[in-house]
Amino acid sequence: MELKIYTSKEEVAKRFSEYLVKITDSKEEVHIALSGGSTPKIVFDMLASEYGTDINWDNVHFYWGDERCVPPTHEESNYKMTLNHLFEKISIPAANIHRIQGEDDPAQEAKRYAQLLDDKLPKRKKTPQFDLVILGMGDDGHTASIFPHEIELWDAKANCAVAIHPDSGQRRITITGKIINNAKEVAFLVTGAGKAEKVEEIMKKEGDYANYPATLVAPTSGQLIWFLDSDAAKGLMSVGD
Ligand SMILES: O=C(O)C(O)[C@@H](O)[C@H](O)[C@H](O)COP(=O)(O)O
Repeated sequence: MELKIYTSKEEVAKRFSEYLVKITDSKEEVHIALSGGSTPKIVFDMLASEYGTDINWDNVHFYWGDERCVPPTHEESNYKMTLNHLFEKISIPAANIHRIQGEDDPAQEAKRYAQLLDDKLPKRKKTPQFDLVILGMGDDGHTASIFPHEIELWDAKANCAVAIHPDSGQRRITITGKIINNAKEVAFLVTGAGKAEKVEEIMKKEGDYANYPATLVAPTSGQLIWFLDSDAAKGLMSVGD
């Protein structure tokens, strides 16, 4: 596991964009799972401008690690956020965009998307393997849409599951632990003081860390990088002491 700590959210987004450009370099086809959240939004803006100019978008396939069960035109749709901040501004084949259909029946869509991952992605140990899974972490330690109250979804046998947001009751579709931990690279984008407590507990293995889905992210044969800003990392001064 690698920890990268930068001075601001913008700096995190810049460095992560550079890292993503490297991943998309020198490969025929690259399969990336996107996340919702505030830092990815800045990353998409950067990739839509100067940071993305060297990317051959024909080779890049985008998927989502999670989606809210809303239509693609809804303000809360992760697809819509990416459409508005990235896809509308670059030239990428429509066939490279594999969205979760949040408008459909959640259980059926979770099945359809699980099958789509099986069909489209290369396999490692018979399980679909992303080149990169981008994750955020909520203030409660959730990641993708696996929340602490449903942490058992992490170990689901299926590639995807239907989750429920603990406060709003909104349904979500999420990829599960077997897909996340099978990726070649997993990158957390975590910024802001609201994340500091959970980041500290997870890194130091303290408090309630075992009950946070983000703790379970540990790619079996891949690499894990946490991109943090100094606000999110403020409790880590003593890590390694
Ligand atoms: O669609 C979503 O809600 C997510 O994919 C979710 O897991 C998100 O990444 C975190 O809640 C962090 O979000 P922020 O970066 O906005 O704090």
